[in-house]
Amino acid sequence: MPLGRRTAAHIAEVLSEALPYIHRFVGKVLVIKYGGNAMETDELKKGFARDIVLMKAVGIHPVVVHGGGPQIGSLLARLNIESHFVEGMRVTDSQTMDVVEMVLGGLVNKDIVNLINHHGGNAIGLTGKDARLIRAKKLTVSRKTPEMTQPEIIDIGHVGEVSQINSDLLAMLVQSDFIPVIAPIGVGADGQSYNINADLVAGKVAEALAAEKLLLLTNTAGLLDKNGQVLTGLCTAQVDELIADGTVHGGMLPKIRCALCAVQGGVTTAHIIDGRVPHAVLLEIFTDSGVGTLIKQNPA
Ligand SMILES: Nc1ncnc2c1ncn2[C@@H]1O[C@H](COP(=O)(O)OP(=O)(O)O)[C@@H](O)[C@H]1O
Ligand SMILES: CC(=O)N[C@@H](CCC(=O)OP(=O)(O)O)C(=O)O
Repeated sequence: MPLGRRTAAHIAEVLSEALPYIHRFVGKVLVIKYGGNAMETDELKKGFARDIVLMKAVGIHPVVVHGGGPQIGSLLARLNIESHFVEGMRVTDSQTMDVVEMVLGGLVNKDIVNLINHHGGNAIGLTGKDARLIRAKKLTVSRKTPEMTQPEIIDIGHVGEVSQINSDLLAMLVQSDFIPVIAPIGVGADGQSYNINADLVAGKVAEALAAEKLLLLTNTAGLLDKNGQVLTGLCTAQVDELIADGTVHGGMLPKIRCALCAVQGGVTTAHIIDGRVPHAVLLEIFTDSGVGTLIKQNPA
């Protein structure tokens, strides 16, 4: 349907205001981690898909890494399998791994791909097994409480950490105008599947692509201090303190750790933003103040 005069004039006005912000990011890669908690409603998912399509249309290169923790949890519950977490990571036995792979690689990945394509994008869904995009190895988790003299090693099953990202494949897709949508399933040297926290995958993808920004969409207004206030800006040195004093715990732990690694690994800035806010991604990149928590390398 052709646009009316008023709509066309409005679009021209908005675009000319947005141009300085768009120019800043044209040709740059932005890695967006879309957490399962930010997929709660169809409206939010639709808004997210439209933002991604718009970014690509103006010459920015979005790469999406998605989670789906709540979606995995609800299928496990329907199958009467309990969920357990250690340091924000799901304890994953063989049976749970099957469910994780089905939900992330099947339902959630294809839902996001379909939505982006429905809104005019050219998304392609991948798990870490496709072209061995995410090579992984078993993650070792150690935990130490003040009462313990030695840290204890905890086996959490088929949970992995990233050993290598196939950045050539991603670069090729990005340059060919595809929007990669990545499910955080890794593949081991022996072909074994690994369940990897989506934040960790997003951080490694951002590093491998030397992304301009890593945006982590979640269900809080950002990283909160002990009084529940958003910490708007943090440098890497402050993050260790917040972990040590317990301000950061649970699902925020892998998020902040991966943001830290990403900026130390060359990503310009990482942002923890509120995915429950409509068009959170555009608000972050197209406004001066941004939203949520910004993490950058320590000042020189
Ligand atoms: N300091 C903190 N600031 C904000 N959230 C925190 C903090 N510490 C722990 N959290 C918890 O981390 C959760 C976000 O992690 P998670 O549930 O894994 O989200 P996602 O699905 O988006 O990855 C928040 O909902 C909150 O319960
Ligand atoms: C090892 C581990 O915890 N894997 C996560 C993978 C999904 C994820 O990270 O989803 P969110 O981003 O929505 O939390 C899980 O099984 O829940």
